[in-house]
Amino acid sequence: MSNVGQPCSSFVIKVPATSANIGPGFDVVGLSLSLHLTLTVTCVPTDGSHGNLPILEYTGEGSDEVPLDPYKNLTTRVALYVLRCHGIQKFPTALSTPSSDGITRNAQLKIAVDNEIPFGRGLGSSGAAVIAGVLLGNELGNLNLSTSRMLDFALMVERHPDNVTAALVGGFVGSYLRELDATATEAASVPLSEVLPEYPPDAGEDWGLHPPQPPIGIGHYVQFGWSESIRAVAIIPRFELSTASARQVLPQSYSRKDLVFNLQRLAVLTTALAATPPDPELIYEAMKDRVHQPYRKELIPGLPDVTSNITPETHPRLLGICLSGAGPTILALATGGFEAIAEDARAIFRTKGIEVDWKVLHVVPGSSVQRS
Ligand SMILES: Nc1ncnc2c1ncn2[C@@H]1O[C@H](COP(=O)(O)OP(=O)(O)O)[C@@H](O)[C@H]1O
Ligand SMILES: N[C@@H](CCOP(=O)(O)O)C(=O)O
Repeated sequence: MSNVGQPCSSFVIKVPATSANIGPGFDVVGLSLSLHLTLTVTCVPTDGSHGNLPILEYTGEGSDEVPLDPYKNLTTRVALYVLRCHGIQKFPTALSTPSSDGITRNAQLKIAVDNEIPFGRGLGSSGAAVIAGVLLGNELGNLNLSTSRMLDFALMVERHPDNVTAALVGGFVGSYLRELDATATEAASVPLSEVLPEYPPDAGEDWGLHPPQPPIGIGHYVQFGWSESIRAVAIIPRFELSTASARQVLPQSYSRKDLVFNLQRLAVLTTALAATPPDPELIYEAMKDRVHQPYRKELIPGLPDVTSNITPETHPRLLGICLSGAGPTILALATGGFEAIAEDARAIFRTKGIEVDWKVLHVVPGSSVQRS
């Protein structure tokens, strides 16, 4: 068992929001968008009050509800999982290092988080937190993990690849999970409570020296083209819907008719969104879905009204409209007329008693780590 100490070094991790599915691509496609989760990791003089644990500070979306205990916070728990898989059992402590005046002082890690991604709205907040955790573990442990290996770790936690892949690599991305052999399937289906135990063990309890290692090469992806002219209008209802509960309403099996409906549209959509100029007639129809949206409408009053009443006929520069991720956010892809699209969606939601906020977003690169 080892615990890493390291000289003070600062770095910034930036992870984008994502919109998964884009209509027919349930659990397959994702888009990285211009809202970010940012972690600024520094060393600060210690006053001893946090023991050897990193100090976690948080501003922005979710700051009133996110746990600041590193053993409970999703990002730091993921980082610890990555570290433990590499034989590092505890959060690194910053070593005492001599400063310019020659005096050696104790220092500890401070992780200042600033979050622009609203929780539970279908904009990939949990996927971003998981990717931030994998990147944090990789940096703190000096692990030099490849992108593919980092994706493996993320997929042990967030088991659908669409958000995490787009958050990690950026752009408009399609992904699949490799069919695993029996041993690897078993390794990948370990309960999350074992991958991410919430608390440190009581003294003497087995901390689990051998946490479940991800099989190698779980996720595979391709980045599609994306027309520069397209913006994403996110119409964000002021209520949270957890992805877990929005997955529970989905059926276990589908008719061949509905599967073919989605496959036909997805095949067209992945190329149509790269064309310049993008063709609204093709895209509007290609963003329809029969696999998840019809089942989620009970959870999101107004969903069918918004998607069927806001069309390229009523809003000329609209390309297509869908549920963002598991919802409740609606994503409209458009080349202009953003305000009219959003305000008309707002008026429809209001008839159902739902207030919304909206933002015009663009597609951004994937996650980055900047060292200083
Ligand atoms: N930056 C973050 N730090 C810690 N936990 C987070 C963060 N972002 C999201 N989460 C956790 O993920 C939950 C939301 O996940 P989920 O239901 O999948 O919705 P979303 O569509 O936003 O990903 C939050 O309630 C919170 O518990
Ligand atoms: N394919 C998943 C995507 C969930 O995305 P999120 O942003 O809502 O977490 C699903 O539709 O369940």
